[in-house]
Amino acid sequence: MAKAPAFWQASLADILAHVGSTSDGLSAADAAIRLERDGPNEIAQAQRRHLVADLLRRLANPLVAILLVAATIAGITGDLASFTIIVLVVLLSTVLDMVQEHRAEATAEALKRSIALRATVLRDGDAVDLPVQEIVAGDVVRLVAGDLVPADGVVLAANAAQVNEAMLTGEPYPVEKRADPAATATEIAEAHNALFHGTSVIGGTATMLVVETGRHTRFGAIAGSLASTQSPTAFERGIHKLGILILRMTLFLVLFVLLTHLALGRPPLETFLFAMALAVGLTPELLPMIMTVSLARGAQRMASARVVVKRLSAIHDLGQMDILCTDKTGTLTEATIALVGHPGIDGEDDERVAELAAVNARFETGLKSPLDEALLLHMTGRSLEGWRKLDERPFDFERRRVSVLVEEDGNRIEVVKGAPEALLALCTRAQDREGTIVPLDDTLRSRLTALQLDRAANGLRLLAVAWKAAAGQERIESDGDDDLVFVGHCVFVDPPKPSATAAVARLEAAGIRIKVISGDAAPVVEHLVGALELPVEGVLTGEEIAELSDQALSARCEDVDLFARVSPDQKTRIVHALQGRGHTVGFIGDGINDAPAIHAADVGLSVEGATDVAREAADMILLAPDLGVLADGVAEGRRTYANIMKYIRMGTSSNFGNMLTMAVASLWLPFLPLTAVQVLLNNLIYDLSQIGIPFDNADSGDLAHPHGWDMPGLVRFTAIMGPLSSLFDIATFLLLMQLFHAGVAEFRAAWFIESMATQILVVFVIRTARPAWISRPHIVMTITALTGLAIATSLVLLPWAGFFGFSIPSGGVFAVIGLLVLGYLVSSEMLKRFALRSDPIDSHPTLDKFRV
Ligand SMILES: Nc1ncnc2c1ncn2[C@@H]1O[C@H](COP(=O)(O)OP(=O)(O)OP(=O)(O)O)[C@@H](O)[C@H]1O
Ligand SMILES: [Mg+2]
Repeated sequence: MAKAPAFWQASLADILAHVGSTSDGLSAADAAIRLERDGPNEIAQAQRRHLVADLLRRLANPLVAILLVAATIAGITGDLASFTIIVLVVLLSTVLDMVQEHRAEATAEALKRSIALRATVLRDGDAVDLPVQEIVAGDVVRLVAGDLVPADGVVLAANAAQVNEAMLTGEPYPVEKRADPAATATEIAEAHNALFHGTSVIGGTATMLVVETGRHTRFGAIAGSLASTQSPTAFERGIHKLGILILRMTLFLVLFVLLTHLALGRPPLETFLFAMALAVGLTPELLPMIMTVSLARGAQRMASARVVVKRLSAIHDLGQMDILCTDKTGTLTEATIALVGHPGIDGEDDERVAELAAVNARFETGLKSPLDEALLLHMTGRSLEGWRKLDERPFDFERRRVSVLVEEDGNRIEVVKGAPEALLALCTRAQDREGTIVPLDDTLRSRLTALQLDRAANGLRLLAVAWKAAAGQERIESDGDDDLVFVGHCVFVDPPKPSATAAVARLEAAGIRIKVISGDAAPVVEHLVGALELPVEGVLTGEEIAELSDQALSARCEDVDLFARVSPDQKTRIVHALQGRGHTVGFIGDGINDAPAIHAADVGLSVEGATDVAREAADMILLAPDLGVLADGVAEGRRTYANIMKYIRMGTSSNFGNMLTMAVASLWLPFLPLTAVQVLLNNLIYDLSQIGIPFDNADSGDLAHPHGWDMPGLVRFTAIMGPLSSLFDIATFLLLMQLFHAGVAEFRAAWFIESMATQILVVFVIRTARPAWISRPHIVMTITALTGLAIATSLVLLPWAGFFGFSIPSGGVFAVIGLLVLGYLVSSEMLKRFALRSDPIDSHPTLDKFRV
């Protein structure tokens, strides 16, 4: 079957006719009609489920299915009370789960929308800034370096447009885009006139005509499969393993109970229902909800600390992060760059140097750097009218320079500005103040190098300016960067950001090592960290890194905290090297050059004003370019972890212990310790009492260190706390049978209350490694737990007790249960120091201020 020709194969006239537009774009009115017709330009989010679909999906869960089967059997055999209660339990817990999760997801979505991408679109002939969702077929969009391509379309005009298409083609090197039709190109990779949604402009500029939007784009077609391949975090993998472990134990226990009871000749139906109820009781069915709600709440709190979370699970990684790599400009400096000098070759300021640099900055159409803006600001009021541009070679982070071919009074030259040491090496001659060209001999060269070192050592940033005669030339020759004439330096200040010192100190106190990774020269970076008094050691330059194998880099990167003059792919190499050593690495940056490293890091961070590419690659966006904000975020990440662990610890110790003893006790007792319905009620009320956990406070000890999934710790906890809870269950059991000679209904009522009270109240003990009475629980958690207990008590105490198969226990029984519960809580409090890892709790008093 012949494929339909791809859109980029047609002539421009045909494409324009096809989309019904012109190269001046659409009118706002026309665009509105098209938006209505085609829908917003977004890849429909797979995870946004319809409420009913969601409900059905949850009901299809095997656990719920078991319950529904059990209910049906109960119904058929005429046990109406069981039927009603089981159905109610299913509905209640499903709805509870669903509402909580939906609310959490909606919050997270709303936060994400606040950092949505925008694009420059021609409407009614004017360039306007619009959210990318409003782009329609026929729109004309202007793109510059650092932008993401917002839809599929063709190039109308381009200037040295370099596009990274790795997302679609896997090709890591950028491709150049031009306007002429690619009539024979059948593959995306050959379509040199086409731009695709999800790719990024990393150099030059382009104007595109939009042909396809939203799900009709190439990216839209594969986005579903991309989303699902996101690899789980270490924490999520740990949870998954735990889930499987619990599942196996549950299966084993259920089979054990079923077989032994049947062998003992117990009634099969009752036994089956009881075993099913135990299975439900053993499953930590609230875990997904607790995780989502904890993360969403974490995201919400981080948003109020001015950090927007794009990928929720990155919160785990943030709590676990032990190394933070940061770029220099904007995070450690104010990024208010000003030109403070423009010395010629004699070391005195020379206007010609500033003018040539500004000409270069003025005509450069690629990525405008703050250095360019400072140069143009310096020239305000002075005209560059006489200059005409013919061609340019835009900035890239490997060459670290910009060339423009310009003409003034019929005199054509190529003006180059860029990183000083590299540019000086390309110069063979120099030009003095009078315009005379002199040889660049060793004395002059060493004088210029000395000037570079001197300024850099004072923390000043430098660019060198040079030119080359280009009479009769129309284009810049791509390999013509030699034999340049040196004219001078431009000197800039970018003041250190004083708040960075405190922020770095806070991060270091929280167990996070800071590493500075910059494209700037080593002396500049060293001066800056000196001025900020940052606790960093060692320097490695890009040149040195290029010589190192991955293995050698891995050995060096541990002790070195400063990396200077590194290229974008070296930034990524450093991140990988650190990850290879078992670190959880964060990377914060704002430029195109940072995007690959942001993507590679465990926690990719960017700032609000960063280029689209960097923001897209990031997991979190700081609304203020300030590391202090991040320190708050780290605390949130760790709190989220701490609260999820509370739920897991509760489940693996008390809840599990209760169900286990019940299974075992059922073999000795002449009757079931609880009916199936009572087990389910017990489980439902326990679940209810837990929904406040995501709100809980975390101790400063929980926030002081990075921590990840700790399976041995969990096993140790369970090995200590599980038997303890069983011990008290057995005591209850013995006392009820031997001392009180309790009847069936009274026994069940007493056991129910004892098991509920121990399960629910122990949260106040194990929520903290400190003495329970010192660490204050959050009010929401306190209320949900106590409400759960109150409901449980009301079931056995109030007149409807009989309906649930209970009879009201005697005062003596109540008193004994009270004592047992108290004894259990006190011994848990005493034993927990062995069960919970004893972190140095008060060694970081500064962290206390993160508590809420
Ligand atoms: N517009 C420009 N024109 C010429 N040279 C430039 C320009 N922008 C940057 N350079 C050169 O490229 C080098 C690397 O760029 P830049 O400093 O932006 O990298 P970076 O890794 O983002 O650094 P930082 O850590 O400061 O954010 C600069 O030090 C400078 O020498
Ligand atoms: Mg930068």
